[in-house]
Amino acid sequence: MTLSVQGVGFSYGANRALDAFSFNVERGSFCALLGPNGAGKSTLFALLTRLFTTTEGRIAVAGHDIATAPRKALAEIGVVFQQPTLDMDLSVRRNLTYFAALHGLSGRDAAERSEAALDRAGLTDRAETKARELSGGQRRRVEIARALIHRPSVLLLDEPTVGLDAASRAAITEHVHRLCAEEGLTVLWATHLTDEVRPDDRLVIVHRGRVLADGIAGEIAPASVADTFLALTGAPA
Ligand SMILES: Nc1ncnc2c1ncn2[C@@H]1O[C@H](COP(=O)(O)OP(=O)(O)OP(=O)(O)O)[C@@H](O)[C@H]1O
Repeated sequence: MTLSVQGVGFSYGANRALDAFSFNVERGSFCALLGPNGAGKSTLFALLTRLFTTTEGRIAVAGHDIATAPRKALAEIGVVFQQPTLDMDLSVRRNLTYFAALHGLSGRDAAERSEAALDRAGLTDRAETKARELSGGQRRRVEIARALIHRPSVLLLDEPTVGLDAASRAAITEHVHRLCAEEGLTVLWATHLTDEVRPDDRLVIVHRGRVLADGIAGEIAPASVADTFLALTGAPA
């Protein structure tokens, strides 16, 4: 199991954000974490990235417990946050090499990995372009490439298509599915948009801090993900 979340709970004062929250994601799976606003997705991401401390339940990444072996667990995680985090005044290439250096890679390794990441993202011809001049979809691609530069086995994305037009949304969704299928990357994709879920995806539906359904999307939502989501959560997608 590449990602394991078992019995995790979290409260903001009296507000219970996550309760007995459990699911596992196998290596190479694309798992959509689908929930309306306030379901607890961002709170889970904060626990997965150790922004918050897990005091109830257990989270393990590639077999490493995030509480007792945090460095090993975090080394296996790449993250794309909801808010864009590129340096807009740096070129695409510099954004990547800078991040690689932060991970302790030597200048040569950082350069090599950045070139490979640019190639994989289809952005080699934009390497010297400032992030500010890219489209929203291209920026997200750079963020994904950057999140993978230390070669993690798990990629976490928190609502990665927010603010993108329909074509860019579809392209990013396709790009990440391909990374899963071709490179064995394990993906956790948080979203409130049912049309981003494909029938073969693993689907975990969350609402008010609890897991309401968990399985292969085409099996737990045979008619449509939107119908199942609405029936379970009462929230239109
Ligand atoms: N800093 C905070 N203080 C108090 N309550 C919070 C805080 N952050 C989140 N919450 C509450 O915790 C619950 C889960 O919120 P969370 O942000 O994790 O959900 P979400 O699914 O990520 O939604 P969104 O997509 O809107 O971010 C909600 O009831 C929310 O109001």
